Amino acid sequence: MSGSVLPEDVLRDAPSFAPRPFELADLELLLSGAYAPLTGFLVRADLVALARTGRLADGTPWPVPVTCEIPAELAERLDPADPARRTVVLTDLEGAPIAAIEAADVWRIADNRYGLGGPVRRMGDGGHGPFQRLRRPPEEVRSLLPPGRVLGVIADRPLHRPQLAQIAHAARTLAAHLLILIPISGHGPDGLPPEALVRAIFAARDRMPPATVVAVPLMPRGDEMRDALLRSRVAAAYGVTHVLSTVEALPGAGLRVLVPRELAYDNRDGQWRWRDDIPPRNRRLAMTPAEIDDLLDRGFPLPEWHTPPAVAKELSRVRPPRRHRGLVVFFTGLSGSGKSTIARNLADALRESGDRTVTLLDGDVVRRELTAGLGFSKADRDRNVRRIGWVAAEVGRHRGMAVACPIAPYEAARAAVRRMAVEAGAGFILVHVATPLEVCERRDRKGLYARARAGQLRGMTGIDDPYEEPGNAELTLDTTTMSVAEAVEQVLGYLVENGWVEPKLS
Ligand SMILES: Nc1ncnc2c1ncn2[C@@H]1O[C@H](COP(=O)(O)OS(=O)(=O)O)[C@@H](OP(=O)(O)O)[C@H]1O
Ligand SMILES: Nc1ncnc2c1ncn2[C@@H]1O[C@H](COP(=O)(O)OP(=O)(O)O)[C@@H](O)[C@H]1O
Repeated sequence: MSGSVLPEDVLRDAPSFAPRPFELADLELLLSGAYAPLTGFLVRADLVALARTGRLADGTPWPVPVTCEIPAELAERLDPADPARRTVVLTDLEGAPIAAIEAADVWRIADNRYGLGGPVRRMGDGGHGPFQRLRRPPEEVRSLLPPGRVLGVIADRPLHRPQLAQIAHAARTLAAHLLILIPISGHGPDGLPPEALVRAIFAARDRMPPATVVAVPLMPRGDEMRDALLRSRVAAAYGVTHVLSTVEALPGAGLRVLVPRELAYDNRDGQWRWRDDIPPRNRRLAMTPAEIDDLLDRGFPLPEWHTPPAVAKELSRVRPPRRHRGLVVFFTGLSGSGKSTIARNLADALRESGDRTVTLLDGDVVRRELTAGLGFSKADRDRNVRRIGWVAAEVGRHRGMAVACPIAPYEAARAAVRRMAVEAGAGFILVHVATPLEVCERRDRKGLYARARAGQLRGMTGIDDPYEEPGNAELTLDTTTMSVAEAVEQVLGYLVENGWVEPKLS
């Protein structure tokens, strides 16, 4: 990384490329020194050694692959052996340069996917985003820490009283300074957006010993052990000497691990202590994340014995009761199954209540206004459905209700829409209108089935184009013998029963 100063003209002529969000997160950690001793994305020799031995090619222990993928068009322009053709400018998703990578290795992974490995160097002004001031580099943080032990806590969830008591106990026992590392890439395990997690942690600050707080773009990789190892590595780079972790063995991280004891609330004196030291009739166990979410969803305050009021307030702001939250009701089904009819009537009923604004993303209007020019190929249908999902998720982000009713024949596109809604903090209800093809064909409101049967229309869903039945619909309706009013009533009933709308509507 050091020493190789790139000439201006190489940088000017270099191709640029925006890595995916999790690769950008790794890039930031590489640039800040949080991934020391790594100085760039791994090359093949490292990846092979890592898979086989858990070490890089030079023998350094390292827990996870840190890789960057590029498309074939870019790979073909690179030549690691030629100094004029091995630099790529890596940009953020808006196209602003973040770093230059000098390709040391470029290799084919699959059809249009290539790996790019090599050292990275910072360019530009260091990025933007909420709470940027907390994304401090390890070197700066280390220089500010008091001498002696440093207890690291990776706070990927809000801190309630039991966790706060564990932290206070550990810091006191070790006589250590506290360093809180907040992972802020993507949504946390409770679905909290990173800014909300930061606010919730700060809301607990007056219940902690004096602490240094840092935000790190660490993304979980879905393997508890490797994730814990990587977190410990990063914590060590920040100067942590002891880490509070539920994963006991952390070989190679060079840190002491403290496994916190399970605390419970003692109602005799209001203290949190080891659960086995409290008689069963006096003890209340800590709430699980699911129990906490359930209280918030139903609009009940988190109890004070469990959660400091300031933390409870932050959490109820970011996760308001379901009846006040954004919501996407997404109908899927064959043409003629009844989606638009039910959706339209549902939207009317929801508007009557006046609780939230309602946006109806009806098929014809959508294909005229939002997705004009798209046809019915798989790619075009996916684009159509994704755009509908994007708009619906934005409506949900602003706490409105979106009702959409495309055929949406492909599972992957429906899943993408669900993800977008949930990441926007909205609810997502998939309603499968599962009226059988024969019935839809008999209705044939637009004469499309007849034309498809006669061979005059190609690619008609259900005839010669696929419809992937959803396996995860919240609600399934068959309108063969059901009235429109009954169908709408069923959807409303589901929404009321699950707390998404006030009972008065039904
Ligand atoms: N080949 C083919 N297959 C299916 N449907 C067709 C086709 N060509 C036109 N139409 C008419 O377009 C409506 C479906 O559009 P969608 O936007 O809902 O479809 S998709 O979600 O993008 O697959 C659909 O309207 P609905 O009957 O309201 O579902 C059809 O009338
Ligand atoms: N229970 C029901 N729900 C919805 N539509 C029904 C129902 N029973 C009969 N229908 C009729 O079925 C047709 C469905 O058409 P439409 O709503 O345009 O379907 P889609 O949007 O799925 O293509 C309409 O003519 C509607 O009157």
